[in-house]
Amino acid sequence: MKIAVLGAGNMGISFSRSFLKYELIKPQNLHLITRNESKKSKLKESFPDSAISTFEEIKNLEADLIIIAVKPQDFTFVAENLPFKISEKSLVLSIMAGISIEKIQKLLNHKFVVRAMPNSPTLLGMGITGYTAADGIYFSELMNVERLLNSTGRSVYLEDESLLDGVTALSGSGPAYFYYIIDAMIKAGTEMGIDENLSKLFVKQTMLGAYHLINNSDRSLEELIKDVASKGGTTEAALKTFDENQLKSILQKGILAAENRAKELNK
Ligand SMILES: NC(=O)C1=CN([C@@H]2O[C@H](COP(=O)(O)OP(=O)(O)OC[C@H]3O[C@@H](n4cnc5c(N)ncnc54)[C@H](OP(=O)(O)O)[C@@H]3O)[C@@H](O)[C@H]2O)C=CC1
Ligand SMILES: O=C(O)[C@@H]1CCC=N1
Repeated sequence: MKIAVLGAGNMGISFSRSFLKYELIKPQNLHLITRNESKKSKLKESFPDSAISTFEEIKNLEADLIIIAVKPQDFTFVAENLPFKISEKSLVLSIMAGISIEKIQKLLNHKFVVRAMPNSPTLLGMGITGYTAADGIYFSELMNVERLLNSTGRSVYLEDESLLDGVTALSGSGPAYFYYIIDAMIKAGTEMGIDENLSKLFVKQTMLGAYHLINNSDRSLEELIKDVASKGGTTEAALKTFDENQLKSILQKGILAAENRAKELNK
């Protein structure tokens, strides 16, 4: 299988690394496409045996799978200025936020499109990707795509494409929310006089331990919270302040704003 990655940025590179790491493709069968000539030498260092080109350089693209990993805002330019023809037999896999299968099909004039939403822990093979596909794609082809996605973590097929905007808001953007909360906790630590490095250690280990407790306990989140929050104690004081300031509802609003932005990106 030959794979071309159109947009060798963070995600394009993460995906490429995972495919090579699990030997799902040979380096010679990977083609990375970048926008700037200046990025080529750095890419060549990381992918010495793969083809590296700029967008304009390509005349002919031989690829069974073309991964579209440019920003959604760059997609119209890419589609309107495509310097090569997409073979009828190729499959297109888009990881762009928001852009619908219908829009991709129309702009690329190509039927066989799979739309996926991964997240940044793909870099470690610990991502999660929601995906869906246009009609007419063979099951075996879809399973090939799923095998590739699974090299970056877990994947979940969704029948209903409209849910992908929610997946984008939840798990696509999700790592950033997590870092945001961790950052707030670390800063609270330093405000209380704890050295930043120690504050980071306390917070990161707390998140790790708490994550494993969620995963290894049959207690609900509410029960797990109750286990920590002693009556009249410190946790209760924190939770009371969160509730009074509607933190949960603010977080939920933010996530819905992300979903809404995904929909706007398709306009
Ligand atoms: N970051 C994330 O956590 C996630 C991102 N996504 C989606 O993945 C996609 C890529 O995101 P991300 O990797 O973060 O973004 P990056 O900006 O890191 O990568 C996009 C790459 O596309 C390149 N590019 C732009 N135009 C062209 C072109 N005409 N030809 C070739 N390459 C081009 C950019 O080049 P240049 O460097 O010159 O700008 C850049 O390297 C987005 O659509 C995003 O919605 C999905 C899930 C998670
Ligand atoms: O913020 C974004 O638009 C992309 C999609 C999900 C994560 N990053």
